[in-house]
Amino acid sequence: MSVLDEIIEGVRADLAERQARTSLDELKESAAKAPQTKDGVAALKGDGVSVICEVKRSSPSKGALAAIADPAALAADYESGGAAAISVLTEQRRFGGSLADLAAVRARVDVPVLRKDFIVTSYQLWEARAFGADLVLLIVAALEQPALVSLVERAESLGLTPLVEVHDEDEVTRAVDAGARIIGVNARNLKTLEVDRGTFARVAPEIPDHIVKVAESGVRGPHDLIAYAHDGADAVLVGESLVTGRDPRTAVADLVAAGTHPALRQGR
Ligand SMILES: O=C(O)c1ccccc1NCC(=O)[C@H](O)[C@H](O)COP(=O)(O)O
Repeated sequence: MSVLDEIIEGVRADLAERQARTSLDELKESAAKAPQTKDGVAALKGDGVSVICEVKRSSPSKGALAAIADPAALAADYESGGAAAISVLTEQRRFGGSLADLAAVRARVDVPVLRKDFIVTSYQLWEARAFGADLVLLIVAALEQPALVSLVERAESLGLTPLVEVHDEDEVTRAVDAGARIIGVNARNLKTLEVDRGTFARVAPEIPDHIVKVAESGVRGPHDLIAYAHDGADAVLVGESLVTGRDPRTAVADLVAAGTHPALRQGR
């Protein structure tokens, strides 16, 4: 069984427990009271390279990364450093996240918030909406094509913008066919967990111009953002280097400065 399959097995077990506690109708009532969602595409399609900053306590590849007692405070630091959006890992078993983290971050920041999880059913989209997400991650490798199409449509109908994650050219075709408006190319191979920053350069040319391109994983600092920018990234998604660094606000500000530098913008 691949790492991704193992993660999803755990996700489905946790999901079954939540579904036993909270009916879909109850979730829909909560979602109806949630504020209007923010425009994820507009937030990421700025003049320079936008920075999505992740609240990430642990990961299958590295184990424990950071305790993060107050995810909302971390998100506020990210926002004051210039983050265009905040990614909140809500998967519990491998990443130490929760829907409570998502709600806490939503309540603290004004920028769009991404629910980063392993979404396999529309129930999780209703959860995302009820707990304040604006964007949701949909991983092509985790979904058969009819399920991907249906989740993209359902997300959009709930006002959520899907960030559709791919790893190769065939998955780009599937994401485009499913109607993705934002495609993330993840440099982390979800079978081996190895990070290959060259993945974006190989895969991004297959993504049509009108779709927002996000380079996910492996950003250690401004030099990696600049490399991704030269390969056509509209945004980068950064987790580990921010949560393990000493000063997340300054680290984000440095990334944002690199991503909006006039020399970089001229070269794109
Ligand atoms: O981070 C992992 O080990 C991982 C393993 C299996 C599936 C997903 C995983 N990470 C999710 C992500 O995509 C990253 O958290 C995100 O792109 C940020 O990456 P990084 O800056 O390298 O932490």
